[in-house]
Amino acid sequence: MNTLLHRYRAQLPHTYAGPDLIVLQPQGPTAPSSGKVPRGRRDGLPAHIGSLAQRAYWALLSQRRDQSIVTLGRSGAGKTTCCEQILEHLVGLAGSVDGRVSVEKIRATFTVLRAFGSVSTGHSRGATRFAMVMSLDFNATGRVTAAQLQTMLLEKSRVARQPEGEGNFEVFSQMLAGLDLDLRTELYLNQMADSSSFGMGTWSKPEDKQRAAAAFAQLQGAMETLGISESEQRAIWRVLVAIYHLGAAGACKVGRKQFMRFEWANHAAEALGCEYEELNTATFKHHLRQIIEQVTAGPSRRGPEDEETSSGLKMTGVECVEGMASGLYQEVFAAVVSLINRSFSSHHLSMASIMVVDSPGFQNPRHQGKDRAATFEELCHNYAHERLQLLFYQRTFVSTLERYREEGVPVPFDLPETSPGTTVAVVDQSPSQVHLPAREGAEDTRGLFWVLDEEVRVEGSSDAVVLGRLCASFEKKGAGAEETSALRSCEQPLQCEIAHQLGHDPVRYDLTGWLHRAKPNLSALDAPQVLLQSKREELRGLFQARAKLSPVCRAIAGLEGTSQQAQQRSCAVRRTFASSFAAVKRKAPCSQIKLQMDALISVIRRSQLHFIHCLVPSPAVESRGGQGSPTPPQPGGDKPGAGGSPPLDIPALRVQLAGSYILEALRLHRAGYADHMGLTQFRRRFQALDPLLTKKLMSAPEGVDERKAVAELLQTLDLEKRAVAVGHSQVSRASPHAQHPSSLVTLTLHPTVTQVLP
Ligand SMILES: Nc1ncnc2c1ncn2[C@@H]1O[C@H](COP(=O)(O)OP(=O)(O)OP(=O)(O)O)[C@@H](O)[C@H]1O
Repeated sequence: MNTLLHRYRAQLPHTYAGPDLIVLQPQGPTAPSSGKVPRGRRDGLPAHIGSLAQRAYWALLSQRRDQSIVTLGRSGAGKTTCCEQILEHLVGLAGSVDGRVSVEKIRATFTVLRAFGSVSTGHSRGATRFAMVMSLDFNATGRVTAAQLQTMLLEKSRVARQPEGEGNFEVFSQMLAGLDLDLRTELYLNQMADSSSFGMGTWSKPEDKQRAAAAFAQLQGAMETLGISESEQRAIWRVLVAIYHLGAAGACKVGRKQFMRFEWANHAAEALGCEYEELNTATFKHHLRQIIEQVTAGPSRRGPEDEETSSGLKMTGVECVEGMASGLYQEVFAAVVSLINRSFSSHHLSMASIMVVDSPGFQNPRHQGKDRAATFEELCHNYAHERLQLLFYQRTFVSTLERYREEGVPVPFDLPETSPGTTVAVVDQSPSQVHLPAREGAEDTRGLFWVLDEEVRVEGSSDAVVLGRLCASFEKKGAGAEETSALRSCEQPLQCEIAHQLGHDPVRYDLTGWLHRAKPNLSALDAPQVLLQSKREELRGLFQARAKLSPVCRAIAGLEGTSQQAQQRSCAVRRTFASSFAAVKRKAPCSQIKLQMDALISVIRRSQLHFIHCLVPSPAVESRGGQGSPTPPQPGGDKPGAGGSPPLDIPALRVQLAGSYILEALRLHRAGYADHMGLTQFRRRFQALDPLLTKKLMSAPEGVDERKAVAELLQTLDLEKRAVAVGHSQVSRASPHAQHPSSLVTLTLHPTVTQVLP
């Protein structure tokens, strides 16, 4: 089978704690997308994914500790598919207490999330544009009691603006193709706008429209499965249609800030159940609201940030309309997440949870053979991905080596020198942080987000100033600096390259217009109010629950939940935002991106982490789902694989392996001690195997010397000669891989993939 880089063993004991998974996205005849089920499993779940899910499940039961499964990899590598498979497998395996969480509902959730949260790009037809944590709560008997979905980092600006050749959120084309006649007539959709500035409602071929309509029927079915009523669905379609009409209404580019086509703006207002004037005010006349707020607050309560918002950050009419559209979409997305959570919530007591994390993959236009520079949104996705990679680095190397050092267990392994932290710092380093690898002698070492949030408030500042400050902080100059610098300015004006993936996959960014992106969009902030004041009850009802939410947490959806576990997760998120209140108060949108990532990590930080590295095997896979042209064949690329599957792109695989530190992780796993357990826990668990020791300990009047007892126990069990180390407080067992290279090794490599390994 040529589909796996690393095949995991179902036959291993469940206590085995191997290294993380590498998944090479299957392709060709065995791929699920071809409609056939891969060999070996009836449910189509690859054996290694099932094995990892089971390992997490058994660890949860045996240690009563939260577990997290985090997927990493390039966009289009199969992370979302993997997450869905894991969740379905876990629910199928464990069963649910009262059927509140079922495999059908998990499938329905992913159908809904794909519609509302994914777009067509050069990488994939369904590239995810938000990050999510889906948690399954389990009770002490190992059954699922409830589930909770939390989402963040939604690329909401996509509603109004898409990079060339990429699409809007799938749900728009699905709805415009499939909405029933009555609602179409009621919402003025019978006559589609000649030109929609948001690029919605265009299909290149009639088959595309048919496919979109079929997908809409599927989406409605999925919503029904999740218990979303018809009236709730209609409320959702109303907001989406209003966004469509806003796109058609547009804004005047010169003169007064107002809608360009009054008629379409009126349609939008009707869909939302408000007066045209209300929508007009919320979209363009923020100063009126500010004046009212300032008058009611009184002069003493006016802070400097109020002055900032009223003076420096002037918005154009187009930005106002785009902001209103994206604000409405953020709300509707959050409402959908709430409805999903309602369907999964329960009051049953839970013991621990398994959290599955998916985020947009790493993206580089070069992967699609495109010559363009990457956008601000792509930078945000790459940043989020690298934060998760940093977590992998810290857990796999830093914490493990630290534990060995504390325990006095010798392991011949040096901490890898470069870490994803270097490029993460370029983006988010705060002035108060310990200065990471900034340029020597540089005084101002703020990351991009901080620089943008500061410069946006400076009259007359520009993108060039932002780039200049960034280069002054992070660009290394001089001999050999090219290879080690995390940031490099490019020849093209306003462009720079960030050395992502430990320098193996640098991405060129174009900073043109980034300062504008960093402006807090006041229309977007007013969008929730428009929904809450709607005359239509179904709309008010849908958005009422979020009215209580503080504005700072609005970007995160899914903070509701009745179970104790759900409340703890929501608390972790709220705490993160509360701790950085200053940045939030200044309405700094860029710092909020960092905060959202902090929130995600705070939810999973205390759990036991399992990582899955998904790899894109060939350029053909990258172009398969999307519209981008395939990467030209590269030297060293392999011949077509068995079964007519596309050839493996060996150089690209090398880059992905090197950029994820996966080989170093395997080396540490082999050299070190994979399992560890406290001395007392070990003695209690295994002392029954040594009756003499048990007797001795029972008759010992003074307390037990745990270290001595474990040493004796190991001697009796004849384990000492094997790779077992007793530290100060723990006993550690080496990976079976290291002990028995011949019997337990199940590292199965495709013959061509072995060339990747040194
Ligand atoms: N195991 C698989 N076999 C075949 N095709 C797959 C497999 N996994 C995913 N795909 C297909 O590859 C495409 C991308 O998958 P998916 O959306 O899961 O990738 P992703 O890594 O989540 O991408 P992104 O980061 O852009 O969201 C989809 O069209 C999906 O159907």
